[in-house]
Amino acid sequence: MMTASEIFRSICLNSGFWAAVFLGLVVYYAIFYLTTFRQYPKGTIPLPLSLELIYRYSRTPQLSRLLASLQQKYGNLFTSWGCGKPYIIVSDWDLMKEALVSKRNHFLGRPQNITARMMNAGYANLVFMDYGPEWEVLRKLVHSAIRFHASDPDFIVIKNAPEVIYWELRNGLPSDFFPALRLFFLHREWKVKKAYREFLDVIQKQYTEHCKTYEDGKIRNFTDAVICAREEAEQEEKDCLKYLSIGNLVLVLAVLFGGGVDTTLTALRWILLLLGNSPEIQDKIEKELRTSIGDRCVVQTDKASCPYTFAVVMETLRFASVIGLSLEHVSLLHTELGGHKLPKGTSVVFNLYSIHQNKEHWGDPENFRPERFLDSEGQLLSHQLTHYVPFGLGRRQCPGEKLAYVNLFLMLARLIQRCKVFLSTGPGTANTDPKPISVVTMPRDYKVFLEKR
Ligand code: HEM
Repeated sequence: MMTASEIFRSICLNSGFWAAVFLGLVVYYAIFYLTTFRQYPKGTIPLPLSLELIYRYSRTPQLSRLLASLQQKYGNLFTSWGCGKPYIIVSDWDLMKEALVSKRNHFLGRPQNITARMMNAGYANLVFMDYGPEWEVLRKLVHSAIRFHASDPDFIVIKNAPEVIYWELRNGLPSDFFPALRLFFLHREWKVKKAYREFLDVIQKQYTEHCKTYEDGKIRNFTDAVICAREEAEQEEKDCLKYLSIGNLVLVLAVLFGGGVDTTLTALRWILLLLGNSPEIQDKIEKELRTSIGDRCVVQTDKASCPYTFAVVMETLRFASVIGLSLEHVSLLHTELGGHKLPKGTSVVFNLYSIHQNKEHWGDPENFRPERFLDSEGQLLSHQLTHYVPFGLGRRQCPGEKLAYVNLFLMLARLIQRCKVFLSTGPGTANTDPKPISVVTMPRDYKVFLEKR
């Protein structure tokens, strides 16, 4: 009788075994090449773990920047293979427009992976679900909630959970790309699940409390707007009521807080860093505010008379690309992009960072220069901007765009009216390399001091 280790040794030393493994791999790759690989645009080599990606990742762990470096090698539309799954990476404005404007209904799906299942939590989370009638109803609800209430104290309560979730998800759970790895990353999945559960519990509690105190038609905040939409649908016996379950409504509130808080806060962190780095920009904002507004508190409608201040917000969103890569889009039908045939179910990711760094369009994209958004009269450029996509494009474009602009403009203007910002290391010394996490592009830690004007 042979022991297990003897059997193992004899297998390892058996050249016939290795020849069979080699032949198996050749056959596997031949079938893979003929059935899958050939269908997609050229790109990285589809090994189970791409050595090229690992090598590059060790140098540039920020995914949008890593993919921008691959763009130089493979072009504006290429395939990045992750554990046998093709991701089409689009790094060009015209191609993004083709996908999301000309073919507006083609790429509206989302991947149904482990993260998506977790975030859907048994209901329908509009960020992680495919386009369809249920998505349309929930998306409309998001827009109406944002329109009703642009500032809500609930925001402050729910700040920490998304930070944990973004940190743990980083470039996506490895098991999303390769489910067999799930066992090794269960602790990360567990941390995300726990933070998300706690986050949903707080929102569920808010929802229940608001239901108790809600008065017909009196909308105090996001939560009331969502309750009101359901009550209206109930009273009018609307068809969409079937999509407005309590579970779905809680998830609508979760995406409003989860999608809105961390992104806006991160943009604010970049604004502070860039202001501390550049006293001249602060002076220009202060002068503009003093001339057009005087001492009174800035309000939303002052945007029109403060083009330079607003241009600082716009340039921050371009310069930092707070969201460097769009969420993953999935083609809902067989289609074409940039002349390449793409089968139904193909994942497409838009590299917003690459588009914001396009040298041909922006000239000096590496410089922080708010004036690029102003015309020769100092007014905000009025024609439709191209190559500027901090909020994505098309039907799945960020619904919080207007709210984010208003909040950032007001925070920046009110800050500069009252304070001067100093970077602890002195002007011109800011490190603008982001932290190596990818869902939201954060600046590295820094200190600023504020001095009252
Ligand atoms: C500076 C602030 C923000 C930035 C840079 C930003 C950027 C983005 C981007 C790039 C997307 C992905 C679009 C795509 O998949 O193609 C997105 C989606 C989304 N954002 Fe924002 N966002 C910001 C603020 C907000 C706010 C304030 C809210 C809500 C209150 C919000 C809610 C959402 C939602 C719900 C989605 C998913 C839309 C869908 O899948 O249909 N975002 N955002």
